[in-house]
Amino acid sequence: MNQIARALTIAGSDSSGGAGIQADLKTFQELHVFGMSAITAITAQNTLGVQDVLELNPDIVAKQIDSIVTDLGVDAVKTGMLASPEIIETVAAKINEHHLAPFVVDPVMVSTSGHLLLTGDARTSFKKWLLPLATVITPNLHEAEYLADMKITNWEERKQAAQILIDEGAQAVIIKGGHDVGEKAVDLFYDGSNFQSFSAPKTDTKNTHGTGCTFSAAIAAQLAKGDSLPDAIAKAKAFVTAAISHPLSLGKGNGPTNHWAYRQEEKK
Ligand SMILES: Nc1ncnc2c1ncn2[C@@H]1O[C@H](COP(=O)(O)OP(=O)(O)OP(=O)(O)O)[C@@H](O)[C@H]1O
Ligand SMILES: Cc1ncc(COP(=O)(O)O)c(N)n1
Repeated sequence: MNQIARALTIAGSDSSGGAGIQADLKTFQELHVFGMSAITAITAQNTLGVQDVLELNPDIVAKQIDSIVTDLGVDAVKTGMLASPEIIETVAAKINEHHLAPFVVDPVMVSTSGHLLLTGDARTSFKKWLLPLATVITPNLHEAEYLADMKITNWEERKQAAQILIDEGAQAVIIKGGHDVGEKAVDLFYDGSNFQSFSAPKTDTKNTHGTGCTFSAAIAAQLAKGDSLPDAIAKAKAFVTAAISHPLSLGKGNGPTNHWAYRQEEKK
């Protein structure tokens, strides 16, 4: 048994530190997990939007994963912004080759500010390469609609979309409700047998940049430490809820969440 759990994020760099690799590593650190990264793209980004994207060559993405796996080892992995179908295919090949698991897939496609973070036919690439490998996939409502190819207007349709994603090969799915109306932020979990909802009070804030990255990174961190999937999700939900409800108010647009908040709440 290793002394410390190790988690790997394969994602894009967010220069503003609120989402992407930066949010993932901050989350790993706060949850006492050793964080490592394979960067897929560099974004010039702030709270107002994404100013530019430089997609990296799939070869250097593969080499980063090889370097980490062949030396330090990985207890859990998550993906975020994968930028292109070629990078998706490369990452899937490496996950397979190195038998990397548990594997959390955050199907990042568009930034909060509306910028496209994935080129090409995302639906086909995700279904072909990533869903069959996923321990859990964490779409928001828009991503679930897109991947399941259906409209989600109520709880029943959310369940149907979850079933479609399981039928496509994911072991489990959590459809996040951050973009839903209502007093609560309710996420629907389904593992092919049981549905479970994870709910927390909704904070009225525009500072939600990186909530999805933070949530999926927290799930990966807890899985790296050996939690069951429902336990990992419950802890991740508490972590992201604390991060959203203790604002930092940085930047002029959609600001980042507060990764220290969970630690501060734990001390109370
Ligand atoms: N205003 C809020 N108050 C409380 N919880 C929230 C709020 N917004 C989102 N959440 C929670 O944060 C997590 C991430 O959900 P969300 O739907 O925002 O994902 P996302 O759209 O992928 O995030 P991102 O903004 O990074 O793209 C979920 O657990 C969701 O319920
Ligand atoms: C590098 C990178 N990865 C992910 C997101 C999604 O986060 P959000 O939807 O909050 O903008 C992002 N903006 N940038």
